Amino acid sequence: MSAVIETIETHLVDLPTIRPHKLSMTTMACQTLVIVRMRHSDGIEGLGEGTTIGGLSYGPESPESIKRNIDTYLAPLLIGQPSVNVNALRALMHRHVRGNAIAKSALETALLDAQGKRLGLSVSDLLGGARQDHLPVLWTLASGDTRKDIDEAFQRLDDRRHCDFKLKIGANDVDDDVRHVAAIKAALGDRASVRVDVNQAWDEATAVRGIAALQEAGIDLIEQAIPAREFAGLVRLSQRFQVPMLADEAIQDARDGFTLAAGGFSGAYALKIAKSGGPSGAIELAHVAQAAGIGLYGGTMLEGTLGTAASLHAWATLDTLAWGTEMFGPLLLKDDIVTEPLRYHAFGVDLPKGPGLGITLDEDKLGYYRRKDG
Ligand SMILES: O=C(O)C[C@H]1C=CC(=O)O1
Ligand SMILES: [Mn+2]
Repeated sequence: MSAVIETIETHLVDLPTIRPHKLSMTTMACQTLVIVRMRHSDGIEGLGEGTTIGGLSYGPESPESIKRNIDTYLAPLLIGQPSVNVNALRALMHRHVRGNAIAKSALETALLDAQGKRLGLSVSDLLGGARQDHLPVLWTLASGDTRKDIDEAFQRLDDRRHCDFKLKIGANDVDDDVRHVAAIKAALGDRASVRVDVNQAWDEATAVRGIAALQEAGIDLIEQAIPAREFAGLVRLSQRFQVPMLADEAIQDARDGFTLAAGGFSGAYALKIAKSGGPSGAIELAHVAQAAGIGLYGGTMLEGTLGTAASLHAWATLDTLAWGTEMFGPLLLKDDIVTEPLRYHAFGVDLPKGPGLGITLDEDKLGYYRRKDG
């Protein structure tokens, strides 16, 4: 008899970051992963991760809501269902639960991990096959201090860890932010690509002023300068400037991607499995972008190793990622809950091998970092 889903367990895992990570809406000292363990009647366990940034400051799901909504609504829907038809289970989740894309992403990841282990195939195999096995990885400079950011960038370059950098701006006055970014770009020169992420902090008039100065300073890419829902403004900015715009919070899934492209946007889309309800939804968005001539970027919600590996399996199936990836989440964390870390080298990361995600949980570390009261 074919396998059915037997149990779904969720854990909140709090991991300290290696330094404060300063974004326009919050400063992180810790990252909270929601880990899913899904056991099937054939003895296979699938692992998944759903992670957001800064509690409720980044988006409408918090770690606690992800856990609670899986436990209360999504797990009862899935338990007892046949394990192997991931598309049917995705449809079931979408039919009965609105929104909650991060919770759905964690569950789809666990389903794919289990199916891969069952068939002896990797998650990228299940998604059609990897077209690359080493992906470029950018690093985010976000210590909040210009000098420290420059030192950090040179260290990463010297270690051949990263040669593209994203600066988090938008928390300060625009002129101060521009000075900070221009100083870092001037110090790095042609050795590195420097991009910025404003995380929606500017209004359109401020964006016009800020982007003009950033373009002048040699910045390569401007991520989500204005609020997520201001599609028309993002289209205008993309048409006004030579420096390309990267849409992040604006586009969650293929439908958003189509609407923004049809509105005249040009530039690039940040794909995130968390935004699109899982790897399959992120690939659907990628295909819409490809059809519209929009560049791709493999984005992160600063996930740990499980969520990062799931994303890498999805990005590896795409033929080109014009802007590379930012799958550095595990490197921002002081520790992780897996037995073998991902291998970062040569300005990128290797796609993990082995069935499923290719990642094994470290039970002792999970036990240590797991939140005991919830
Ligand atoms: O892109 C975001 O908005 C979130 C995230 C990705 C890298 C980083 O430092 O923060
Ligand atoms: Mn972003």
